[in-house]
Amino acid sequence: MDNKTYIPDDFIADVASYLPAHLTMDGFIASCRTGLRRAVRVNTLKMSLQEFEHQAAQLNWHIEPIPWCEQGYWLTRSAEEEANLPIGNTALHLSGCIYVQEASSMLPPMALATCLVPGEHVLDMAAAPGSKTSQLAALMDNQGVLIANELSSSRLKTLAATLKRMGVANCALSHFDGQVFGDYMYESFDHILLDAPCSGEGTVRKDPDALKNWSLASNLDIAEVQKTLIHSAFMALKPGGTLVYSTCTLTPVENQQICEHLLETFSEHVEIVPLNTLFPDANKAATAQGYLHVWPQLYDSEGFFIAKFKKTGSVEHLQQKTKKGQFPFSSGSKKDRQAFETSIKQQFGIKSLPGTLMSRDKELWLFPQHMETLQEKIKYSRIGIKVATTHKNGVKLEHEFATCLGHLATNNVFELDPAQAKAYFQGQDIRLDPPGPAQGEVVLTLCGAPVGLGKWQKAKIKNKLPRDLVLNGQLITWV
Ligand SMILES: C[S@@+](CC[C@H](N)C(=O)[O-])C[C@H]1O[C@@H](n2cnc3c(N)ncnc32)[C@H](O)[C@@H]1O
Repeated sequence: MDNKTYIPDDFIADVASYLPAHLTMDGFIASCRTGLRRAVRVNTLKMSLQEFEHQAAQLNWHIEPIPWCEQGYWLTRSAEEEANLPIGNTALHLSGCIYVQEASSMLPPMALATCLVPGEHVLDMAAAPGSKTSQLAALMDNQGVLIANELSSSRLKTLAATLKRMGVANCALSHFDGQVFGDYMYESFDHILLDAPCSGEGTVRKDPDALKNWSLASNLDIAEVQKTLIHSAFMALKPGGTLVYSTCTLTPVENQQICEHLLETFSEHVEIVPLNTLFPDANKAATAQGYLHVWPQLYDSEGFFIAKFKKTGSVEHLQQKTKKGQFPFSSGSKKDRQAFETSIKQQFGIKSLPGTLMSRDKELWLFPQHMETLQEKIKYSRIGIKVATTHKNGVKLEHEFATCLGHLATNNVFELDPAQAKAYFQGQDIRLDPPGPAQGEVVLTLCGAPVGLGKWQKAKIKNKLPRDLVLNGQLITWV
């Protein structure tokens, strides 16, 4: 029990006004003061659940499946052991095979999972740091198009880094206030996740200071932003499409009342999709309307709120806008494309790629399939993955080529042992004993998942990890 957790009296009084009758305030406060079980999500773009379970057993991790997410597991060690478990330093984490994600945060993508169909267009409107974007990409099996938007520039960088590590290839990133989507991308998406900026009342078990600046006035301010965002999201949704609205806060001001606002504004074109059967025990959190109001004591998790809606018909919109400015990509020169395709076929046996090659100056990018209808509607920070740079004498493959497409390689793949992996992530070359005859480039794997590129050089593999990804001295332990 942690008594350092700050829980202001005003907050408790507010919670008392909407705490469901079957829950007690004592139970709520006790739960807020109890640390969280750690949870991880297996990234099925890189590792199977069976392999993860095998690796977890080798590491002596005790794991328990999370009932609402097949890919999610709680780590059930003693509190002390868990606190010291350096997940960020594990091979499983560095290889992108797992992502540390709170269990209830896995719910919103799972609410969309049942309706995802290959080839669709999905928007994640408030995406950083990318927990749910990377979960959605895995649920989409890297197919279709996932637009991940984020307002904050620093958080956009974190989002980009997450997606690289997790091997996400079907994503385009944008950097806007989410309120523009309704105008610029009117009725363009099959599904939208709005994991809205919120007051974070549900995160107090992770962050004892989460309620330091709590006030009803600030809840009301944030609610105004949420109304604008949900309005924009609904306008950007295709008729027949689904919208999931979620927050990691508890107050109805930012949850049920935002949903009410949507239902009132678009009364003839929207219906609630009840979530009470999303997983076997979901009823415990279901509200009368069919939303999930996840109180921290219900499943021993963070607090969360999730609502799902269907757009039943088109909504007229007179203020659609179009983007001005040049689209900087073209299909580029046939010679460059062929040089790249020949290189990856000869070196790695890769004969076809899941996407469309596009060029910008000397850069070759792989756009997700079905990007065409969206690619010129807004300006993106990046689309798809940068796979190569072309030169007079050929092509230089990029790091992302390996992390996102390396699993397609049938030749020139080298599995790092723990010592070699440590050297690799610290930016060092990998010594080979005895020296090998191989030449050219090599996809390096860890836990069977591609983590980057190297270059065979007789007695070593030359390290090609980008400098900004080198872990200088941060890799203190290795589990
Ligand atoms: C709850 S967090 C998103 C967490 C994310 N979905 C995840 O699972 O990793 C909300 C995000 O919305 C961003 N944000 C705040 N205002 C925004 C706006 N007007 N438009 C778009 N994003 C916004 C914040 O910077 C923050 O990164």
